[in-house]
Amino acid sequence: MTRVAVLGALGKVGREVCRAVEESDDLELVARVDAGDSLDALVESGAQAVVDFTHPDVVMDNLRFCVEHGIHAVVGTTGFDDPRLDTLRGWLADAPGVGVLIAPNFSIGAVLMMRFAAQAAPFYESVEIVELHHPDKADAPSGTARRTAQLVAAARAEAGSGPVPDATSTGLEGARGAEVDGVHVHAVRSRGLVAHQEVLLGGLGETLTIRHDSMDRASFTPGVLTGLRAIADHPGLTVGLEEFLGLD
Ligand SMILES: NC(=O)C1=CN([C@@H]2O[C@H](COP(=O)(O)OP(=O)(O)OC[C@H]3O[C@@H](n4cnc5c(N)ncnc54)[C@H](OP(=O)(O)O)[C@@H]3O)[C@@H](O)[C@H]2O)C=CC1
Ligand SMILES: O=C(O)C1=N[C@H](C(=O)O)C[C@H](O)C1
Repeated sequence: MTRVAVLGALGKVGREVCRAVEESDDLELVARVDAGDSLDALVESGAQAVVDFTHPDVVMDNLRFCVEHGIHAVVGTTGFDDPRLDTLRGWLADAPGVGVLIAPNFSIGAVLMMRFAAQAAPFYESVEIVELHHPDKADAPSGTARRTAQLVAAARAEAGSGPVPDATSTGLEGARGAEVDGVHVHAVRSRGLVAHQEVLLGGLGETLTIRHDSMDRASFTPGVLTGLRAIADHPGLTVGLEEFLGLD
């Protein structure tokens, strides 16, 4: 049994993760930690691995504590840019044996959507990303959309694709969305939504739309459990659940 603590245990995803860990046969939930609770509970409970679904403003402090105390971490919280990842790598260099998984999206379908989009990208002249989420989300665009744009841009660069065509020379600020590595990303926020994304690819006389929908936050829990079961065997920093799914 791996002893697991959940940070953000009272949150929308944290609650689902606690339930999934409790229902599993090989993981034991030893601590539920939320805002205002001391991180000492992680050590006192003997947690071997932590799951973090908190907030971009606090996740780095949580991770520093975990790494310093030799606790593995499986992280869904968003807000990881290159400087943050470099900081994490620095901490992990001083803690051999500790593993941290940062996954922009733990849903299997979302991981496949990102993979399929990157595969398709070199075949199309145009690509744009539309992500749609609940209005309580702090960050825009979503971590998933940023990651998708990076993967698509890398695939296009490797294939020698040029910039996407766009004749826009005048318009309202924001009308063309945000640009991530040259890929336009649009963020929609609406009550009733959970987490959704479309990747729109366009070529001569055709479009291809790759869409993923998380209708329930339970969609994230199988991926989190996969991460928990694999993390002790993957010391250092891993970015993306796909690294643990055996995708080629
Ligand atoms: N990678 C993935 O697959 C997914 C990632 N996410 C990401 O996970 C994060 C959380 O999402 P969601 O569950 O919807 O958010 P919620 O706001 O519902 O939950 C976050 C919880 O963390 C608590 N919290 C805040 N600060 C701390 C702290 N220092 N220590 C412990 N707990 C704390 C919050 O308390 P309080 O409300 O009192 O501040 C809240 O209970 C977001 O960054 C989101 O984008 C979400 C879904 C999937
Ligand atoms: O805040 C959310 O809800 C989600 N956050 C992650 C993201 O920013 O990509 C994953 C998923 O989209 C749900």
